[in-house]
Amino acid sequence: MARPVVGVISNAHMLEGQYLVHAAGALNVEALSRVANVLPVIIPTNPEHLDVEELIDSCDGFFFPGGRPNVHPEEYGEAPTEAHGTFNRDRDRISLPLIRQSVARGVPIFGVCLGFQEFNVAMGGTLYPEIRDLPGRDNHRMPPDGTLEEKFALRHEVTLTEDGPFHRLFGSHKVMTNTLHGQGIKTAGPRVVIDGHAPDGTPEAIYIQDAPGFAMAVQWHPEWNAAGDPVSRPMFEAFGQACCDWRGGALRKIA
Ligand SMILES: N[C@@H](CCC(=O)NCCCC(=O)O)C(=O)O
Repeated sequence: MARPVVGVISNAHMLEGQYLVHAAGALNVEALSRVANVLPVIIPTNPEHLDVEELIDSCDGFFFPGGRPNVHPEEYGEAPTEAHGTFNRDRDRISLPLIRQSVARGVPIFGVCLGFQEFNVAMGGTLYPEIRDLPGRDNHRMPPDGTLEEKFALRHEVTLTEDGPFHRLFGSHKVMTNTLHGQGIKTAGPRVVIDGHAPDGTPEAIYIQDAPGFAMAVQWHPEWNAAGDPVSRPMFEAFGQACCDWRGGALRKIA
């Protein structure tokens, strides 16, 4: 039987300084295919060529991966400053309405890092431009040098709400995660439930209250070692099962 089709939101890159390409990290594609057991299809984030309704009619779920840019602060009512870094307005224009519409319809969605931040903004929340500048907060950014193993190494604990959806998924309310981000949630959107925090208080795991389908996101990168990591594997497996159920016509409500 054909696997569920999952749209993977792409990032824009300039190849050889001239050619615009829309790409998704191979780790994401591998985790989706091998662990979630879905067919990953990379979505070009160019709003001229697709719209949200067409995407929803074509896919059984959506994956919102990490990426270097930040959500444009105008999307949460703030003016851009140097600290807000770089943006990808085309990704904003597709991701944010796609998250809202998927939540409304019950289409399974899974967000990672930038995708986690998009979930919050799409649902009415705001972001800090640079959490390491806040009093008492740690530096969650990717180490600038080193191997991929060093960059994606497990670096801090995340404490999850007792008996919340993430705790139930992982079978533990304390897990170890990697961390490769500069921004973080400032205020949660009205339906965004923060279900896990880093030791410095940074929100790390969210779900959308009363979403009719799977709608979960994490600030870390579960695509790293997705098959072997005891936290990554159940996340991708649960998302894959939700997409399979959606394809089969049954909503799977996790949260
Ligand atoms: N830009 C945001 C999001 C960080 C993020 O998604 N990092 C992953 C980058 C890896 C990649 O290029 O895919 C922030 O810094 O908070």
